[in-house]
Amino acid sequence: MMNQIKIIKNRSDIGAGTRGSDMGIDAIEIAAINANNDYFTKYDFVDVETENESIYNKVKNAYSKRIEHVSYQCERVCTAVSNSLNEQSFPLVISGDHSSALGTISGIKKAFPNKRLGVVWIDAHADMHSPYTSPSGNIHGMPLAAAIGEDNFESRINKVSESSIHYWDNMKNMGIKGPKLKPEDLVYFGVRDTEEPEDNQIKKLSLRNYMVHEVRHRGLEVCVDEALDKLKDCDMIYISFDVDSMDCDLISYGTGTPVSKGFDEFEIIKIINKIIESKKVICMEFVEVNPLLDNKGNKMGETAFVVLDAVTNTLTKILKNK
Ligand SMILES: NC(=[NH2+])NCCC[C@H](N)C(=O)O
Repeated sequence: MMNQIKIIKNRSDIGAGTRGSDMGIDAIEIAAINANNDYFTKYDFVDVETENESIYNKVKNAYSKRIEHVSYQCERVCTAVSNSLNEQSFPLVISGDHSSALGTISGIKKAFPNKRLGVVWIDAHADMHSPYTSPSGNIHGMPLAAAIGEDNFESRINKVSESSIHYWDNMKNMGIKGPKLKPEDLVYFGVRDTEEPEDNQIKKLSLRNYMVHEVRHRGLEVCVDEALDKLKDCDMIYISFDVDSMDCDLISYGTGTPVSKGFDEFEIIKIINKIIESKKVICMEFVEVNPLLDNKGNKMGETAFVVLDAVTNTLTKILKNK
């Protein structure tokens, strides 16, 4: 029986194009301290070792920057997540950039290779690029493509090096060999900033995206219920929350790739809480707070903490009754 939360602190930012999301965890902790909240003393935690010093190395693979280091880093996250699940605790991962999610998803499948995984990806971005299609070469735009094992070769624009192919293969086979989830077991919330190769994938794979206006127009409850129904054959659900799913004009620019017209924090809390109430959530992750880019002091860290605290309350109740 899974009953306690274990916080996995993964201070890694090498998958992003801008430095500083490695400090996101500390920004969230400082927000908790300043709110007089002892959240971070309540749970057991692990600090994942990082490869952040690789930032001083020359970039070898322009279309998958620092892929060898991102791949090692994901391996560490994979191990931390699967260890936590094997010791019956709930991995609550707080990461820097979103490339980490490939490690997390791989860790879940490593612990439960025979269970069917559903993923709820709350993000402004689809993160469905491969080294063949990425416009930036930043691997935080690629974790889902690695997780579903899709290169999207039809939409390729980049010539990828041998070493890049090698590490990309590593990433696609992390935790267990091959794909970690089926495309139909992925649901997006808030995706609104994609490039053409990703649009092609979304169409080809019929990926479901609940856009902000749809959630507001049809009603949040209706949309989340529908999403849960879509994932009804999944045995376990992972929620990946990128803070850029929130509206940067309303909240703050304290994230690597801010996008306007997103959700507010109350909508995010409601979406996550309702998914947790399905009792299927096995792991959750918060990513992409970058305090160095914040235009409002530590507003993004503070907002992420408000969400974290609120959804942890729901999670604690559910874990108690499991
Ligand atoms: N997790 C994120 N913040 N991803 C941003 C990705 C942005 C863009 N699509 C890229 O691949 O470069």
